[in-house]
Parts: sequence; structure tokens; C-alpha cells
Amino acid sequence: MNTAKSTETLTDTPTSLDSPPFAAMFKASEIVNAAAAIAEAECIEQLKKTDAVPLLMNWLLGQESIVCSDPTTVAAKLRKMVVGGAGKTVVISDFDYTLSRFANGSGERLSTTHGVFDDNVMRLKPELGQKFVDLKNKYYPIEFCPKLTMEEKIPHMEKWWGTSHSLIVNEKFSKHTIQDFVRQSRIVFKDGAEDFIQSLDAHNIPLVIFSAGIGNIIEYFLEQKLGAIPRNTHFISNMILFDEDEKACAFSEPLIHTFCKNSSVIQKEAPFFHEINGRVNVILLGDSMGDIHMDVGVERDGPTLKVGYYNGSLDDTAALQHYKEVYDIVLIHDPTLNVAQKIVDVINSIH
Ligand SMILES: Nc1nc2c(ncn2[C@@H]2O[C@H](COP(=O)(O)O)[C@@H](O)[C@H]2O)c(=O)[nH]1
Ligand SMILES: [Mg+2]
Repeated sequence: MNTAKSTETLTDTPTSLDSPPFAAMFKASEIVNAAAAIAEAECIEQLKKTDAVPLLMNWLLGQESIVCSDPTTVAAKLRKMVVGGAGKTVVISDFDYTLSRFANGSGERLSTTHGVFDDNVMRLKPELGQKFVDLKNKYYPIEFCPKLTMEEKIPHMEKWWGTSHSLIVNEKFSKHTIQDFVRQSRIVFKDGAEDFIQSLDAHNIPLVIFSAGIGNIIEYFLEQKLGAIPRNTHFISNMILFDEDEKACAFSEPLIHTFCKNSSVIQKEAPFFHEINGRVNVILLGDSMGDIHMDVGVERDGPTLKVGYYNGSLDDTAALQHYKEVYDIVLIHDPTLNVAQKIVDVINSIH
């Protein structure tokens, strides 16, 4: 559609814009909608000129770590997201082993937010530390067991989270101690994570970190790494509540474990919900099968592009196949945010 033509239509009758028939015909909302349609049409024209999406698809499919079962669907989602631009985009990301690394360069497992207690308490109070480690050794295999259904796993997850949270509350750890634990922890950002988070903030794209981990730990980690929590970053997570002496005294409700990361635990009145209203296009980043419904509950009618980090064994073809079925893009043992950054860069480049 040519903007000039549509302007001619609006002005080719010799009546004043204020005359009743004209004003009745073109209510303000219709004029706004027409302007939005023109802007989108211009963007589609621009998009065709730049071949942004075909070039992006070529780049994506050229990446060694990527597996993409249906490039046509991915390209269609990307086209809508690029046309929609940064203003219609929201990123919903898991934290543990998604924004953080699963293993270091030597293949050693790194820490989850809960794991901050496993590591540090063992050093300070070995007897209590062993309880945290025993819990992980007992329940982590259940979380990823391919033979159990999600329904069979849920009671075990509730027991794991509930028991480890009780250990934290009963020990009355102080906020200061926990901040020190984070400083000494083995949580490591994925390569490029700081730049990714800050580039979202720079382009006013909201980042919702939806974690079944401990939100306070993520906040302290971001503060320590970035100097402050960026304005665009929001949390849906288990939060430690502190008493007047800043001692841990409870955890937020409802409990968020791996298999209930969906609208059932989203507080609709969350203060940031107004900020993501209208953000119809979602980039979802996760590493677990429990992450694939994090976008449910965000009222919108645009596409969700699901990017999944596969940290499992390449010999486990059944697990890998399952990831390929539920994620649009699967990143195999990828320690970076390169793919997500590239997609956001293209979205930002068109408008
Ligand atoms: N070491 C421990 N890990 C735990 C514990 N409880 C949960 N978890 C792990 O956290 C992630 C969930 O976080 P997310 O940000 O990825 O949603 C989950 O995968 C569990 O393995 C614990 O007590 N200790
Ligand atoms: Mg995770």
C-alpha cells in the first residue's frame, strides 16, 4: 500500500476535516487503526527490500549448535516478529541452565540458584550441606527421568522444593549471608547474557525471568554482575521472604516447581503486567520440558518462538527428539545467547 495514495483518498473531497459528515465517518480510532495499518504495510515493504528474514534464517540454519524441525514455521513466526518490531516483543526466559551455563569449559556441572545453598552450606555447616546435596542426588534424576510422566513427577518435585525451602527457613539465613553465597557460587552467565539483557533494556523490550529457582538469588546475581537490575527485567519465581532482622522466614506462595511454570502460578496483578500488555510476540527461552508453557497467561494473539537449550546426551535420541517436537529451535550444548541476540538484533534493525 502506498502512503501517498491513502493520503489522497483522505483529502480528495473538498470538505473540511471538521465538517460533521467527515468527522462522523472517520472516528479517531479508525484514523489510528488506518495509521497503524499504513505503518505495518511500510514495514512489510521495507522487510521485502532488506530480505531480513531469509538472511536471518540462513544464518540460523548455518549455526552448528542449531536443530530446527520446521524452518518454514520458524520463518513465518520471525516475519511476524520482525514486522511487529521491538514494541510488540516480550522475552520470557527461564534462568537456571538457560541464562546461566549448564557446565564450564571442562564439562563440570555448574550451579542452579538452589544449588548456591548446596555448595556454600557444605563449606560452612557440612551436616546441613549434606542434606541439600542428598536432596539433589535423590530428586534431580526423578525430574529428568524419561520413564515417569509429569503427573508422576509432580509430588516428588513438591517434596524436593518444599524440603529444601524448609531447610533454608529453619536455618534463618540472613540476606547478607545469602548475598555472599551468590558471590562465591558457581552460577555462571552464558556467554553474551549480560549484553543480551542490557540490549533488551536499551530497546525497551521487557524481559520476564520465569524461574522455578530462587528469585532473590537471581536478583543478587544480576546486581553483582550488571551493577543493577535493568528496568525492563521482571521476575516470576520463588522468593525468600525476610523478617525485620533480614532473616529468611518464609517463601512466597504459590510454590513454582519445574512442572507448574504456567499461568496457574502467575499473579495477574503483577506490577509489570501493564508493561507487557500488547506485546503480542513472545521469544521464549528454556532448557527444560517444563519451560514450554511459560508464555501461557500472557494475553496475546501473536506467535511464540520457542528456543530450547538441550543439555542432555547426544546419545539420548528420544530426549532430543522430544525437544525437537516442543521447541521451534533447539540449541545443542550451546553455552551462548548468540541465537537469541541475533533474532533480537534483526527485530530491532527494521524499525
Ligand atoms: N541443587 C538444587 N537444584 C534444585 C533444587 N530445587 C530445584 N532445583 C533445580 O532448579 C531448577 C529450576 O530452576 P529453573 O530456573 O530452571 O526453572 C530445576 O531444574 C531443578 O533441577 C534444590 O533444592 N537443589
Ligand atoms: Mg532451567
